[in-house]
Amino acid sequence: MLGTINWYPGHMKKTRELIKDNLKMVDAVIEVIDARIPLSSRNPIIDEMVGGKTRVIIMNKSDLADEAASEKWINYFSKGNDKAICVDCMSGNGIKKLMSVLADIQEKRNSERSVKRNLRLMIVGVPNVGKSSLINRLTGKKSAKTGDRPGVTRGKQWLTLKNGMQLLDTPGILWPKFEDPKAGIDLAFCGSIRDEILPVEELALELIKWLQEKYPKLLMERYKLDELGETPLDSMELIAAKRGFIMSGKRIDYERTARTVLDEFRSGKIGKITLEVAP
Ligand SMILES: Nc1nc2c(ncn2[C@@H]2O[C@H](COP(=O)(O)OP(=O)(O)OP(=O)(O)O)[C@@H](O)[C@H]2O)c(=O)[nH]1
Repeated sequence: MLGTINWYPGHMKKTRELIKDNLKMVDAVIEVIDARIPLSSRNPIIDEMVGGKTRVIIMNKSDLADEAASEKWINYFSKGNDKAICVDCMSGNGIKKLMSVLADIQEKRNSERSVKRNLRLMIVGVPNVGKSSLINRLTGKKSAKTGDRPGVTRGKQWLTLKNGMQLLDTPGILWPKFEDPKAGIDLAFCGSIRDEILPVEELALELIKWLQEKYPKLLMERYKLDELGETPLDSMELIAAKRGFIMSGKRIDYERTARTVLDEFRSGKIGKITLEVAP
């Protein structure tokens, strides 16, 4: 989780240098993002860092995202050398497609070089997007450690994928977009930032406000509401009443309601929802 890494300027500089160093050793980069928040879950300087390297953008957690929206994002990201794919590391959906894309990249590389070899890859992404889950999927092992700290230099170790390709064993953990408050809120909605950054009730109200505008039907269905409230707070109170989150003296348990809405959004119970629309 974001809160476990202290990103200070020196740390960011070190991470950037480490990733630049690692980039020299690989043919292509796998950038993992969260399909529900494709822009907010991207590192602000990733394009600059990756430069002209071939890149595969993994829209992970696609099981939680709106399929129509994901389709548009795939088109948006698939430009030039970049290729975007929807993946769900929980079920393994999309992994076959990824393997076939990687095979194409390897074939292209080998057709252009005299020395043929298996592709070398690295995985990068902000915390909690599913980098370790993807490594485990690609290697077919439970080998990736979660919570690796960035900026720690150690010997390079390669994992061999099921198809023979080589993957750096440590994912490049990048910092998210601190300077963009919307990105912070999106990451908080998705559970990738500590809830303490915003009061949980305020965060849930923001989410309800957004859902009320964009996915009103899903919100009503989930909480069995005949209609939504006039304001997000009214809707929150209707949800609390439906769930019986009422304390003594008929006081509404706002905190419990807020946590419930956030948890149910994060686990996909409200529905397949994408928070950002492709430009
Ligand atoms: N629903 C869903 N959850 C996923 C998916 N991939 C990963 N997760 C969950 O997302 C959380 C983060 O996954 P990790 O693989 O630890 O992510 P990471 O990018 O390695 O995280 P850091 O170590 O913090 O950098 C875990 O709770 C996973 O179970 C997915 O495709 N769908």
